[in-house]
Amino acid sequence: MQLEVKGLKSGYGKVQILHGIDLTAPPREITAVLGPNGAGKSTLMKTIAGHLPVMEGEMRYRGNSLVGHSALSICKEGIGFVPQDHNVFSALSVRDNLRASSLAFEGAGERVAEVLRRFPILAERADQAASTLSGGERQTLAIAMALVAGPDILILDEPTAGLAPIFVDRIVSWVRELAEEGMGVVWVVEQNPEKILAISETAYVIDAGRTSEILEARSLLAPGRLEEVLLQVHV
Ligand SMILES: Nc1ncnc2c1ncn2[C@@H]1O[C@H](COP(=O)(O)OP(=O)(O)OP(=O)(O)O)[C@@H](O)[C@H]1O
Repeated sequence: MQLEVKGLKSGYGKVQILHGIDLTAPPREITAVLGPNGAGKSTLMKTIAGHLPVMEGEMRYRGNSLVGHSALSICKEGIGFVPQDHNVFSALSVRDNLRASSLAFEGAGERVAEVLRRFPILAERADQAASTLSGGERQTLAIAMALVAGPDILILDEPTAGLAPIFVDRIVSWVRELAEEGMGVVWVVEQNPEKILAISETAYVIDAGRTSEILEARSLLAPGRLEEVLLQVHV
């Protein structure tokens, strides 16, 4: 069951940012989303997750339209979202962040223990306030919080921004594991494109709020190809 977005338009209040996005995210695959700064990648992720209203177009999952659904209801449909910033409760402990994320979802309480097993670096810090975590640990917690709801599709808005290489590698390998287990992943890629494109199937290039290219992700690993595609988008 894939997530399908067609002709999606959205923005902030009256300011339209997305002018027609097409994107498909199948299960068991990592789908990369690339584009220049300000192209609308974060706006697209926020719209899919129900944080911004759809102005026009369609988003469908499991045969249902998600248009007009609240963020909570989209989460309950099986689409988890890890925003780029402000994605943990700093004052709460790691465990309480996970518990808080589980409250709205049936059976999610048991998943708190499950995600702590999956991420030993969080289990070791379960009673520590999230404000004391390193950038990589915090980002791991944000991903774990999304997993507590038991999503089938996980939307990651540039989860490796500014992280030390060891954490980039860990997050890449955890996300690959999740996809191998069946999850569909949409990954906004800005930094470390080589590492993420190497494990992705399809790459969507977004420019000025439109899907400008749909490519085989690994084709962008050829020398100079990624730069060429990203530079071409504004001509
Ligand atoms: N809350 C907001 N209100 C109004 N405009 C916004 C808001 N957030 C973002 N924008 C505008 O929407 C456009 C797209 O921003 P968005 O963050 O989606 O781009 P992006 O492709 O994710 O960029 P980046 O790579 O810089 O994160 C930008 O022009 C930005 O200024």
